[in-house]
Amino acid sequence: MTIYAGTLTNHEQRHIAIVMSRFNTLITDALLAGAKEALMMHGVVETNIDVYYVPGAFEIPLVAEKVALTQKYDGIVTLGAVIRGETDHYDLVINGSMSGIAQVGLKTGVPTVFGVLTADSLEQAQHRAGGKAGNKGGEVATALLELLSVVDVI
Ligand SMILES: Nc1c(NC[C@H](O)[C@H](O)[C@H](O)CO)[nH]c(=O)[nH]c1=O
Ligand SMILES: CC(=O)[C@@H](O)COP(=O)(O)O
Repeated sequence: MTIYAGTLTNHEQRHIAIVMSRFNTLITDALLAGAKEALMMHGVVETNIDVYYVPGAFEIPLVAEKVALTQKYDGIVTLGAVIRGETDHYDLVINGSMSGIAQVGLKTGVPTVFGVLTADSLEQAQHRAGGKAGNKGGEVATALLELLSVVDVI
């Protein structure tokens, strides 16, 4: 039996795109900082990280797909923050965003990770954007690097 596991080494040559939404920008800016910090901690060079801003999480898939099709990037980190309101708008935004982001990776073959927070309150989102529950931006960026090193050997 051979086991293929992702590693967090040898990522110095990677080109990474981050597609992030500005909606709830206090939160998404913190996710971005966490993602960049994690990428650079594992060797990715800052000048090889490009950030594409979109208005809201619903727009992430369209831009992520276009970015993937440029074939300039090894992988894509998506970042956003959807916070529950009074209506079912929350579910519609998150469902569209999540399924669209999943399709980008599957359709283009460019590894794409899902870093869109879903929270019941601003406070819950803050906890996950550099607060007591960590920084999900950093976590998904790290997951991308691990994923890339598995994809490399297939
Ligand atoms: N309510 C949130 C949104 N809504 C905006 C949509 O994502 C979209 O930009 C609009 O419907 C135009 O197509 N976006 C978030 O990222 N977070 C939210 O909490
Ligand atoms: C994503 C949302 O739920 C939100 O911003 C919309 O709020 P509401 O449902 O109160 O209109």
